[in-house]
Amino acid sequence: MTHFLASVRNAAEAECVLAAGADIVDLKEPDEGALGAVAPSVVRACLRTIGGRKPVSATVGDLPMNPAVVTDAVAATAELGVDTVKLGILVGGDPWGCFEVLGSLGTPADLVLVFFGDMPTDIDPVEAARASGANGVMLDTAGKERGSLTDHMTLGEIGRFVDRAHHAGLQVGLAGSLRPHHVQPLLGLRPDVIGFRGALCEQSARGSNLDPNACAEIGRLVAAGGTATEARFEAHATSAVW
Ligand SMILES: O=C[C@H](O)COP(=O)(O)O
Repeated sequence: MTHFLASVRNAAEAECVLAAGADIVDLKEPDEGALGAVAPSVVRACLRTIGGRKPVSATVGDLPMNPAVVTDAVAATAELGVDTVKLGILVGGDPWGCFEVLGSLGTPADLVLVFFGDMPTDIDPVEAARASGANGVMLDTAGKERGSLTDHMTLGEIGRFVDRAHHAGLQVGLAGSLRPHHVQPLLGLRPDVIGFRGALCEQSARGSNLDPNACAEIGRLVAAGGTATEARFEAHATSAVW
């Protein structure tokens, strides 16, 4: 089964995506970049509103790969009480230094490493997850104006990312300016999570207000596609959402 992740910037938006069937509420400020972070007070308010009904993830911002910067941000976000912290893997800096320190951090939250399809690095996602203690990896896009994930990677390349991570026992998420027509082909690759922001918004503009009808459409599509996918493929053996 593939879970529907919806990125929201405040508690009112969290209610909106829960009503649309979101399986994971992802806290993110879209005006602050691909993985823009919301303020700690907003994280706390969202956690109170969501009240444990669904798992909550949060991004830490588009940070340079500096071990001290990254680990401080991951630790601080985890301590707010979210279930999962998402860390974007940017080009440059000292990524392996970051992974090493994260690996010994022991935060109360799970860690997901987000790789960008439009910003390839030579970092192996499985090795990075092993080194950092992450239990999931995700594909997304950094430049939201430069097309969707499938404009930067073929379905075959995305499928190999999913399969390799699954073989390593990792949870896998897919996102990146995805639109309704992307849902069916990507669910066929059996990711654990499929994530959206722009497609949930008025005029599909990720910085705009959520459009409840668009949220409901994506919710229905993921739920229906997930059912169809399970019928065609053997279920992937995983119990956790991430
Ligand atoms: O984590 C998922 C992202 O928030 C996706 O955002 P997007 O659909 O605007 O690329």
